[in-house]
Amino acid sequence: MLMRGHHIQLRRLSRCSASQHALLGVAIGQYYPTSAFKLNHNGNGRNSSPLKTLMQTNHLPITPFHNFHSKRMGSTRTNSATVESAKQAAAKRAVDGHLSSEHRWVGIGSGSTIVYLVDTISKWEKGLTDRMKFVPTGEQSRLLIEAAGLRLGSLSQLPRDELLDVCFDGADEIDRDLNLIKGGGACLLQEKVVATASKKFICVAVESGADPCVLPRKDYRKSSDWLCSNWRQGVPIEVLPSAASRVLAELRRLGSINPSIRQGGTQKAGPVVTDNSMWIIDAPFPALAAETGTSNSNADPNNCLRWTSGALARRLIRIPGIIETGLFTGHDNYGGRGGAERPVAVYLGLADGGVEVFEA
Ligand SMILES: O=C[C@H](O)[C@H](O)[C@H](O)COP(=O)(O)O
Repeated sequence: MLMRGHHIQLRRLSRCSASQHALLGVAIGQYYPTSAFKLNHNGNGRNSSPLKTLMQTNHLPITPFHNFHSKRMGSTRTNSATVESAKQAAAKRAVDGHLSSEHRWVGIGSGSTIVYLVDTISKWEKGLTDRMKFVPTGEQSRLLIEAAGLRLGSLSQLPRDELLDVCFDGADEIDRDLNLIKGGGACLLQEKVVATASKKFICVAVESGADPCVLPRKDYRKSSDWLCSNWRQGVPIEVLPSAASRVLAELRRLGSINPSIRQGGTQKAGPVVTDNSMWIIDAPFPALAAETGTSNSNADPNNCLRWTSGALARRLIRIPGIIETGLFTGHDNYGGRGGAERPVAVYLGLADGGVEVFEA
């Protein structure tokens, strides 16, 4: 378990009691929060939530991440509801804590937790959100933004030398220094571009997740002392398809155990193709030491030393054919000047309905 009191870089900020968060209903299917299917009566000028709109949009055959996950994991309705409730609670706390009416540019990440984040924002007064532009990190978030009736923006529209005010995104694993593994849903390149173009990056996740590449699906904890210790399927790496075999060979040389090209499984024949028309390689490594602390900083796999998350990220990106990796390491914020891959805060939804908040 990561992030206990003696880790000086982290401060546990707050935790809500379970009673403060009502569990979501699962009246319509097991994959959607009941609230998402109610017409929006909060007077913000919108007719429905983004989740409902997505379901009603016949020409867009979308399978939200949590739909895909839940279908395959065979979890009970109670567990599913608890996880979804935790995502909603974490998303709400993150928006309350870091989205301001003064903001004009907001990055929106990918994944199942982000669905709740967009849903939360869509409940703000339309007059406020109409002054903002929301920059997606891929097709899923673009569709969510549009379905929510929020204004779609792009990085190319940003005034010169300006940054997004804030970026929200999920994660697959979070270490005690708030380094992340991302890309479990094949989104990482645009996520990194948007995160590093933001003044601050806020991560939203739940403590319990389901590993999509392990069948039968197994619950795992997203927080850990070291990356790759709980997220065992490997570091997601976006690669040029024609370079994939060379990249696999190089990954093995660097100590990855059985790296493989991610397959679409029952959802798609052949490799998963990203929003950028690339492939994803999942590269398992022994647990990565944190970048800071007493661990070695320049691991040599031939001597069985462990990579640090930062050293591995820097080494991987030098391999020709690798477009980007799902390791989000290094600085958390350059004094608001952008360039940061690591979040300044993580909102972690818990099974008991509470939310733990950690700051770098
Ligand atoms: O590729 C997907 C993204 O990196 C997601 O942010 C990450 O996988 C977490 O997704 P979820 O919120 O569904 O656990």
